[in-house]
Amino acid sequence: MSIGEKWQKKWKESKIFEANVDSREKFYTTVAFPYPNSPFHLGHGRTYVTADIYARYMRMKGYNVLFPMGFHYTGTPIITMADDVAKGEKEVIDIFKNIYEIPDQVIPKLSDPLFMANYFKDDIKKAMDEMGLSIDWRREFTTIDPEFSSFIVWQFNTLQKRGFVVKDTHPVGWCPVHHLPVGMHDTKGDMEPDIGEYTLIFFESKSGYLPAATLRPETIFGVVAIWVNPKEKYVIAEVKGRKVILSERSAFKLTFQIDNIKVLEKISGSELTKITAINPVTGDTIPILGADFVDVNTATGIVMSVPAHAPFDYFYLKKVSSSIRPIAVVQVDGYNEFPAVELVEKSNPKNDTDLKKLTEQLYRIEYNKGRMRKDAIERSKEEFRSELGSVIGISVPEARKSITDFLISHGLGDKIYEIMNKPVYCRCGNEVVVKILKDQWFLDYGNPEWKALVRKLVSKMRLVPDEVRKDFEYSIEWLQKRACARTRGLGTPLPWDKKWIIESLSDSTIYMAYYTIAHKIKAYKLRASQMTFDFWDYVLLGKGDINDISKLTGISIDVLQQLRSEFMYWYPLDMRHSGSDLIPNHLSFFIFNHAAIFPEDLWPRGIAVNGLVLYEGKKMSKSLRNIIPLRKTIRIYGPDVIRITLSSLSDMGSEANFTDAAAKSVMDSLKRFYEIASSISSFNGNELGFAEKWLMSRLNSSIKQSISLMDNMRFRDANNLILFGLLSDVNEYMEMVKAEGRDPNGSILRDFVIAWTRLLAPFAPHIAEEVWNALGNSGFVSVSRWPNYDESNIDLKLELEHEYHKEIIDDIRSILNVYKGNPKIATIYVANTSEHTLLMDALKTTAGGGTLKTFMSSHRPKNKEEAKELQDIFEYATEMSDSKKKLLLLGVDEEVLLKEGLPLIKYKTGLDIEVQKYSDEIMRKYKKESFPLRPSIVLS
Ligand SMILES: Nc1ncnc2c1ncn2[C@@H]1O[C@H](COP(=O)(O)OP(=O)(O)OP(=O)(O)O)[C@@H](O)[C@H]1O
Repeated sequence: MSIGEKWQKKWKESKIFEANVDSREKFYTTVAFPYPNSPFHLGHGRTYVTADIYARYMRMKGYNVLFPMGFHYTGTPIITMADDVAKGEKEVIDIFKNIYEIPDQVIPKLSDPLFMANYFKDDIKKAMDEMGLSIDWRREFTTIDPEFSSFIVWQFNTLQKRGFVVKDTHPVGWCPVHHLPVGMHDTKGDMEPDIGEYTLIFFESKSGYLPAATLRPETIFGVVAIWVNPKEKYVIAEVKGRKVILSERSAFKLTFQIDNIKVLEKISGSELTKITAINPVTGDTIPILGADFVDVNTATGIVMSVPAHAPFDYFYLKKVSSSIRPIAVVQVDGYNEFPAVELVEKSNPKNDTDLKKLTEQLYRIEYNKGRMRKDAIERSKEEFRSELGSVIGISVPEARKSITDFLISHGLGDKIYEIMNKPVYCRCGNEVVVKILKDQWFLDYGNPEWKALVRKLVSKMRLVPDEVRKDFEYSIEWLQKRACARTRGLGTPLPWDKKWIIESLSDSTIYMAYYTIAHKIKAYKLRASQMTFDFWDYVLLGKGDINDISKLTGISIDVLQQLRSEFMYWYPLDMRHSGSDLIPNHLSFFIFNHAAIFPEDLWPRGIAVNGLVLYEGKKMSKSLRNIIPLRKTIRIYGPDVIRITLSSLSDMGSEANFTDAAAKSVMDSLKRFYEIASSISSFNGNELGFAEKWLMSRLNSSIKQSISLMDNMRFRDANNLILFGLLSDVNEYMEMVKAEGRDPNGSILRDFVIAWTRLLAPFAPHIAEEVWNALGNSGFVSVSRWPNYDESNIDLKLELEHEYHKEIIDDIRSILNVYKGNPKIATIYVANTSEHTLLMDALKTTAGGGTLKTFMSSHRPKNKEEAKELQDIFEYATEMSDSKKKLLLLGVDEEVLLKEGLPLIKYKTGLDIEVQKYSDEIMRKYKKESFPLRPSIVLS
């Protein structure tokens, strides 16, 4: 049995991670529960390990820590993956077989969604155990358990009562094949479909109306042509009683937004270029031109050409026609009448990417600074002139609104929705479109009363790292109505309209409350039918009469009271962990729903967000199929190496790539830790010299630093300090005592290793338990206390002195590198006291903002040599390291200091060392200067 398995078994047997209510202060932490539609990959590993390290740390700080786990079965991700297996999709089957190494005989069974969910739930659970997560498994549940469903029914009834669930008609991202709303979690690569509006303007032609789609309807006065793609297919269709021309793709997509679109005939893009169109506002007759840049998959596939204000239009128009003149519409200070022409001529774009950048630039400038020109408005038809007169001179945003209203009210325009960040693909592989969902159930995240509560909640929350606060604030403002039910998938039916199933991101927002009593529900064998609305109202909100509820549910008063006090002990949740992908959806919904349902004193206190693990530049993701399986890497490196590597890849908030090189370096360091710990009994020294005092100082100052790093979840820095830093200190100590020709002090090293083991325990709990036990400690290090530091053992001066010795060693080594010959002796010439006084003075001058001139004028050099000497010492003062400055200020006798370090310097350089006073003669002989703490060194 490996060390990992051994300790995982012992933890389980001793139930140390089963958290029960007691008199200690509690710390309640959770991570987003997983969708078991694939095994875990390294990306998941990072997020769950991050949560576990903090849970373990808080446990060692003395908190009663609860870290539970459940499994998310709801919705479509499981069904979609099972469908892929059923269809025999090669890529999915290859990954399951060859990357996750799922046995051949299991794969066909994965086409059954429930089999898949249960199979991967067990696999993920194993991964969590193999990783050493300190989970209280008694509370495990899945979101299709009837008991959990009763809780969701209560949640939705409560939300509805508060007016936060509404029936409405609203645009949503939509899978056109499976006919389901698609949110970020249902897409490949987790892209939230961003729904925006295009204005359509109807240009008349002999074949029907051409609905040009634009984001800038105010430029209608400057349209000189219509663009279509000559290589693509268009159709003439009847839409809302009007004959219109659309790209074939658009005609399909718009069926999800507009009822009764009838395709009458097909027409090619090149055919269209043979006819002309009429601008409905100006009455101008304009050509229809062909251009490959027209994307028939965006809006209607028909685009108006405004060369004065659109870089694309000017650039491509130049290629096809030299006679068409731009028409100015918007005036911008600092630009001539045709800003797009000016920008294109100046920047000389090479391709569409360059043009896109120019478009964005001009769009922003005109939006912020542009005003509508009088001459442009006067180009409108006589009948519209007086009505449109009001837009003369107004800003672009104001004009955009007025003109859109004008077009729609006169039947000259309309609006359609489009996915602005397209292409977004559903996990089934189809491109997501916009659907106007009628009479659907929505969670009204746009409700102003609800948003106000949420703002308050977020303002009180601890967010780690703090930079994510702006992301939450943005997401909370941006969220509007969100479809919360589907007709397909696993989950809980909507209580008042049972044909709908509550979807996965709506039934996973307050389930942290369920964990607090999940184990008791099982222990008392409570049935879903007993867990009525009143039951949940009492347990979670303290409402109702306990006697009545007991009678109605058949649950004893004692059990009801227990459940209520369990909940009240653990709630509010102290920390919620997740990868950053869940900020705009799950984590925001978690905040919204807590704000809606619970009183302020039960609102969650914190969210910790870690950066994603990437693979070849993209989020490692089941949906992108770019994964490294977690369990496999644990088998290769062992759990502790993986835990440390994942938590020290980068700072908490940054994205990271896993590399074998990083894992190997962690493995080497852990091995060395283990070797040192295993050899403690062989160290028989008992001297308490400079080296021992230095080692204890390093340990105590590292413990001191570790506390603030761990409190702030700066795990990368903590690892650098605890694993790599302390390892290098102990190696250094071994060399120091070896240099003195003596044995390491066994008792000091034992104390050091015991404290070190505690510090390592949250990161490498398995090896830490092994060492803890081998050193004869009782109990588990996992539930021991975080080490205390003793301020009186921290000797800054001693640490700085050792730094100084190391610098001298480095200096001698650099001279040795270039020295020709075979030197035996290094003579170190220490600066004399007059230099010391001068240096202190120079330091004072620089600290007070003085310059070389100030310094010179206060010392008045008598000759050139003296002036040179003053200048050198001043320069040295300006470039001196902080640690040397501190050492100087603490007051040292450099000669004594050097003599203390002689054994180490000799040992590390292999030379005899002599220490002498510096003199002018040395200067003359070797042309070398000595400054305090920077002696000159001569090899011979
Ligand atoms: N590449 C990643 N890096 C870090 N954390 C991740 C990564 N992928 C998923 N997670 C985290 O794992 C937790 C559970 O995720 P979930 O089961 O919803 O997987 P998922 O996001 O659907 O996975 P995938 O994106 O691979 O399909 C979430 O907190 C999520 O942020």
